[in-house]
Amino acid sequence: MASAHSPALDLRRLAQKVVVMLSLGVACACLLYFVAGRYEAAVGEKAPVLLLKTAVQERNSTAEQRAEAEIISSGREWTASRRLPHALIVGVKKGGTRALLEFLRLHPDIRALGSEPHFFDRHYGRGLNWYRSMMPKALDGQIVMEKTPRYFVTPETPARIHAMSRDVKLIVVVRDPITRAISDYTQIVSKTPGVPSFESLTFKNQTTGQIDFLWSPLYIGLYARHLERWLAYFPLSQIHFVHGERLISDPAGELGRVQDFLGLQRIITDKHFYFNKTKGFPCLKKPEGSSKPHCLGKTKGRTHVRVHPEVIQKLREFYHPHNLKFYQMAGMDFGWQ
Ligand SMILES: Nc1ncnc2c1ncn2[C@@H]1O[C@H](COP(=O)(O)OS(=O)(=O)O)[C@@H](OP(=O)(O)O)[C@H]1O
Repeated sequence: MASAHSPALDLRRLAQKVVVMLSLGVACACLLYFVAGRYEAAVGEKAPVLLLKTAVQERNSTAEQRAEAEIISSGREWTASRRLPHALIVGVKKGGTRALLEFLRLHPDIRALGSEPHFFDRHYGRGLNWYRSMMPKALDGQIVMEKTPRYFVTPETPARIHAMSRDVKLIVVVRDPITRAISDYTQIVSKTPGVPSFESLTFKNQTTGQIDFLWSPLYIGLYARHLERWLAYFPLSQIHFVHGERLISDPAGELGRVQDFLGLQRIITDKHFYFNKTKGFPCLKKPEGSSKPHCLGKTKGRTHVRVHPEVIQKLREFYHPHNLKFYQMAGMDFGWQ
């Protein structure tokens, strides 16, 4: 049987095909646009910035991803933005800065960058827009913070931070400079086995007993000297000192004072911590975004190298006047002998 092959029918079929193809095209374009939009919202960066692979990878640590996902799932994503920090943990190396940051992250009004951006000491040339792009997304009213312990001892840092914001709140975790130095040296040995002994590096000349205070592990502990540079730019009321030893013996107490300083409700309390006997340190019952107890990693709370008691005594005498000056400047006696 011959089929009716009218030109009008062919034209209709062609028109139908065109409509279907056009609809498919529009649907694909919408899908692509949506996926790209979600992607950018999730990482918050334009393609060229993504090339800074390590920094972005660091920033997107699991805890941050979880917090960001929380903002997205709560439907408040559109009000969240990346802002320059309102508070900085500026030091000191080996003072307990990681513990403090991890504990502070429990607070719902704090959004903290997990990695150390080293902006004001190493990457200042990248500019404030780069720095801002490193920050986690935060909602209005949330405090954005980061920690880079080297800021405290880098001479250029106070002026640079002041140029960013004269109102920024500064936190310094301090610890007995001698224990701090030994902790620092223990880390050096773990990374570079075979370095000379702590005892030999402590002295410029072992027979005269002259201390080599420019040796970095000892230099960092000259807190008064470093603080002087900060006080040229910021009033003492804008600097909060966390007692490193008490951060271990009474984390909730120290965290209470930090929350007060930041103008936050005391939400992090005793109930968030437990003392882990194996680790020998306080740990979190429930860290941010997880239900499992968590202690800091094995590079935090290491067994220190043994240092000869005579050398420790020499260091006590050396640091004594510096510590007294620091107590006076900070308006707080830390009780290091
Ligand atoms: N809760 C808890 N768990 C583990 N460790 C704790 C804790 N609180 C304070 N500390 C002390 O933190 C010291 C490491 O300091 P930092 O985190 O500032 O080190 S770093 O500068 O970031 O490398 C680390 O120094 P070491 O003991 O010498 O390893 C600890 O004494």
